[in-house]
Amino acid sequence: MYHLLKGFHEYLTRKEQYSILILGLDGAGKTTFLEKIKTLYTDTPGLSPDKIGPTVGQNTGKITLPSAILQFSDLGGQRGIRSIWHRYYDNCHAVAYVIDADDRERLSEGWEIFDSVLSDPRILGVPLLLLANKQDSSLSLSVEEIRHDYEEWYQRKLESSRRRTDRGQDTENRLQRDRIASLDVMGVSAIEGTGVRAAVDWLFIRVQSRYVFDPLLTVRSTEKVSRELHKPES
Ligand SMILES: Nc1nc2c(ncn2[C@@H]2O[C@H](COP(=O)(O)OP(=O)(O)OP(=O)(O)O)[C@@H](O)[C@H]2O)c(=O)[nH]1
Ligand SMILES: [Mg+2]
Repeated sequence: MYHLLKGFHEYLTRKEQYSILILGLDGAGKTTFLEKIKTLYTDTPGLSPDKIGPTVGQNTGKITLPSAILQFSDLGGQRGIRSIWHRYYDNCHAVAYVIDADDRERLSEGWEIFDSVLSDPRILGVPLLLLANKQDSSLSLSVEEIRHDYEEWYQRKLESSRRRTDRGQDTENRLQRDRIASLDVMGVSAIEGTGVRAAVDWLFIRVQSRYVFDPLLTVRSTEKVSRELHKPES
């Protein structure tokens, strides 16, 4: 009887675990963002910015909220490391894509990579948040400017590929356009922590509402994610 009650209690108080990928170009501020999350949500403060170097591989961090656990994976953004990102796509529950709003020179490069993430079939149905980081810098583009810059970049891409567009691509473009139209962009300063809680709230609310009614999907994905995260890198 004790075991039965214990099992029932555990079932009732069990927290779902969701896996969230933090992606973006090298230098965008992904690790700084993750370390700030650790500082804000755990008893062990994250690394201070002066202790953070370029990520070779991935960093992880787990936070426990009243009704869920969020497991973050910050993947290195350098060109050579981006080729492993796709390994995590199958099993993630949400993506936060970090853009350096202070680095105008690399915005197009950032959009190209963002576009390839956003249009991956495995990511199309997954909550995706665009973070315009480094808002503490006076030269940073605002959230509106970042959104506008991406939309302009996307229009240019569409125009240049128009001649090659067939029916299949047309459907794909429509899906992508719908996604862009409903894309959420938030401004953050990973260094100062501004907007970080709002971004975590967004991710939590979206994963809860997307997966809570499909516990089978959540459990299956979470197990796979856990296996993937602990798999040695080849
Ligand atoms: N001003 C400012 N600088 C930031 C902010 N976030 C990160 N940085 C700086 O940007 C640089 C890169 O930060 P990282 O967090 O290492 O960037 P990353 O995206 O993890 O880079 P990779 O690991 O190479 O993919 C560092 O010098 C940070 O201090 C921010 O909010 N404001
Ligand atoms: Mg990093």
